[in-house]
Amino acid sequence: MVAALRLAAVAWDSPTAVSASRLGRERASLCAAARPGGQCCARRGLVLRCQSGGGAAATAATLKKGEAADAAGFTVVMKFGGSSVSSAARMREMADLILSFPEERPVVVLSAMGKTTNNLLLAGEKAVSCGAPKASEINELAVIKELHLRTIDELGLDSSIVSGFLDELEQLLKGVAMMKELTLRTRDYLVSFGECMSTRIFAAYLNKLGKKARQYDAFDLGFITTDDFTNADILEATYPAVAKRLHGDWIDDPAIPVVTGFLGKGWKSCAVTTLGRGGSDLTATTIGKALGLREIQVWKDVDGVLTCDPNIYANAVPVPYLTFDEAAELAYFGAQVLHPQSMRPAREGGIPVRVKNSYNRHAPGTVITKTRDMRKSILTSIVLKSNITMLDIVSTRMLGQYGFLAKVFSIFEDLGISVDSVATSEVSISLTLDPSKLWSRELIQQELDNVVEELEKIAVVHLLQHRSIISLIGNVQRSSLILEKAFNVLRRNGVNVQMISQGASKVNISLVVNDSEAKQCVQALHSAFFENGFLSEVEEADLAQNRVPVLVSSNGAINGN
Ligand SMILES: Nc1ncnc2c1ncn2[C@@H]1O[C@H](COP(=O)(O)OP(=O)(O)O)[C@@H](O)[C@H]1O
Ligand SMILES: N[C@@H](CC(=O)OP(=O)(O)O)C(=O)O
Repeated sequence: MVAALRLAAVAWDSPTAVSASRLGRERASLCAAARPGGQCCARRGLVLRCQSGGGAAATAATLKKGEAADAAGFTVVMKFGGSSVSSAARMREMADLILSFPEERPVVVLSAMGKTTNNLLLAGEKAVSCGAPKASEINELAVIKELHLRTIDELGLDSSIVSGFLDELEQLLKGVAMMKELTLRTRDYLVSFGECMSTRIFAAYLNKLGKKARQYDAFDLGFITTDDFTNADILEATYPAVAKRLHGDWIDDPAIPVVTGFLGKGWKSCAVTTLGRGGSDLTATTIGKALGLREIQVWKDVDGVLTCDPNIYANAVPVPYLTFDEAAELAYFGAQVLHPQSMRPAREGGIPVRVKNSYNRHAPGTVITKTRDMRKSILTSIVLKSNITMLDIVSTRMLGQYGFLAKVFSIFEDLGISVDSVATSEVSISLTLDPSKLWSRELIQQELDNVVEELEKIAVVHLLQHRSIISLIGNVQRSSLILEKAFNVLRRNGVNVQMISQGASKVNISLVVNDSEAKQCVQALHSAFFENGFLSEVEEADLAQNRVPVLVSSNGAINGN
């Protein structure tokens, strides 16, 4: 038993488990799973079995909008987040919700149940230091087992649906405990258990209700990604592979597809990858584009995208319409409601995204499209990203010295550190560093020290921590008005803005303030822009000045009157 575990533990992290000669074949056959009726890859161990000879099957082009709906009957993607499938009761409601739209032919995408992903990550971290004999006793493992077995029981399903996964999960934690390390690759494999179980339970439940459903693991369905474990990018080959497989299976045997969100298969490693936290949104929009669907629905626990994070300010209200640019900027600058990359496939495919509340299905939600009527739009939403690091970099060379900016950015490139916002003059730069990119790695302080050490060769550097970026997502045509109002509010609240950044055609103005002042600033800005008749005041002023508004997209492109 111990010997078997040890062998498995080596195989989990050993790229050599895939023979060198197989690699070339794998590259050609990454989309093998796209074959209609193709068997699922074996899912034992970190390296997925890659089938050979399937490359040709993936050559079909991505379906044009509406094509799949005609051929295979799919009309929408319905993605349900962790809160929407957190218990048997919630799963029943979601099944009822799907069935209450009989005119829709959905592809269903699910996240892991409730807090399962967090629990899996915590269990993995504990396993690193608890010692192999204690791995079975990790509290989070017990919580995960209890939740899934109870859900199965309450839905009247057979426990064999998840028992194999729960056993394998325990073995995996024992392996981690023996190895005393949890690599990014193992972490992805570990968290994949969440989505693999939730989708199997839900598909079995739909079948029990008499609504034929078929479960898919995204890594077998054709989701091909980069090998950036924990933060993988979807590769182009995914679209035709996914379209071909879903379409082919539907033609052979129609059934509602229930797909694991968040997961993919690394194109070189053939191992399970994940798309970054909240990545099921990206799974949904990728399927929407691949199948050319009418709409992508992401069902959350809030009434759509709100004017700010409701956890920061309870007076936040839904934003009825957004453009892809606004939504992407909002997500990138920290609004947890959408995955930062998720708008890209929807924008490329021209497919509207609707953010809906699974607790309040009749609320209209937020519709995200390429353009929208911006005539009455000033500020759309306020986003807060806390605990960021800011760097003030002042050149030690003479004014007029060229190449300073290039040198600074090449240092960040060399060290693989991502920059969020930038404000520059000829001899100085202020910039903020992306905390999620930095904090997810281990050598945080050492990395910052390296940056400062390198930059100090050409500049005087001040490292400022515990800062927040407040992003004002709004109508670029009204940026002076937004700035005037925002600075008035901040001045009245005695807040000093330490950096400001706005791109020429961007929908976002970023302000950097101290962490300690940030929440209060968001609340004050929210009440000034959204709660005190500001929009009507501006409308009246516009009318008085006889200003004729034009119809523009949020990035300033004029679309007509
Ligand atoms: N601007 C915002 N609009 C709506 N929700 C937001 C916003 N900013 C942060 N959130 C948070 O995002 C949560 C929804 O996203 P998420 O937890 O990923 O949903 P799910 O797990 O259901 O996909 C909300 O419960 C809310 O707390
Ligand atoms: N379960 C994953 C993926 C995901 O998208 O989750 P959610 O839809 O609940 O944000 C996570 O927690 O990150």
